[in-house]
Amino acid sequence: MHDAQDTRPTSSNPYMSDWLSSMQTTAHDSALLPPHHGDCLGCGPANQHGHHLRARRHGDGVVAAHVFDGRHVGAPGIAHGGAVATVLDDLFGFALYVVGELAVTRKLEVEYLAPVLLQTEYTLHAEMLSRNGRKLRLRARVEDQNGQVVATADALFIVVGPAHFTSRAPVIQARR
Ligand SMILES: CCCCCCCC/C=C\CCCCCCCC(=O)SCCNC(=O)CCNC(=O)[C@H](O)C(C)(C)COP(=O)(O)OP(=O)(O)OC[C@H]1O[C@@H](n2cnc3c(N)ncnc32)[C@H](O)[C@@H]1OP(=O)(O)O
Repeated sequence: MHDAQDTRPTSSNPYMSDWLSSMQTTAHDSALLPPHHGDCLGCGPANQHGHHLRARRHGDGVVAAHVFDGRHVGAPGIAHGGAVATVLDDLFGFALYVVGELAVTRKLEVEYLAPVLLQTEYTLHAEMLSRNGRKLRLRARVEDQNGQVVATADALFIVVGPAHFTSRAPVIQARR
């Protein structure tokens, strides 16, 4: 049983209400998109362990310039594959602003085509390829400064309703 149609009010939980309101973004082209929330591992400015990803709308997709640093090291000098996957997953989260749906990752497949180097700027792109009911197919790529694609990701996101998040809100609040 899914909760995509659940529109129960969230006003009993101010933190969740504020957060869900912030998702109602209709960004114009090139607009910097808001972080999912302050503590988000991918983009939250308050998360000291996070990636602080900043993404902009670009046509029907999103684009970001990103640098991995020493906190994300796997093999010496190379970003950990899990760190790259985290950033790509979060980039898909930004693409949802353009799609205009609340959705969560059901499946994420990353291809690591070449090492992603630390302290090196990459350009990341993501867009939705297709939609079938609640199923959103999204694709992303990571390019180096020469335009070489060093990683790609394909994802299946499933549209959910606010209740998907509100029913777990106490856990989020307890950490703040
Ligand atoms: C104006 C509004 C603007 C809004 C903008 C919003 C932006 C921000 C939005 C959100 C912020 C979040 C921040 C982003 C961060 C990055 C993303 C993350 O890290 S998300 C966290 C990690 N993911 C989870 O925690 C999910 C855990 N999984 C679940 O909770 C459930 O599995 C869920 C809700 C995803 C689906 O569960 P079910 O029970 O509702 O649905 P079932 O029936 O299992 O699957 C739905 C459909 O998908 C198909 N399906 C499932 N798996 C499939 C697969 N592997 N391949 C193909 N189809 C598959 C099924 O066959 C079904 O299809 P059929 O509807 O019947 O046609």
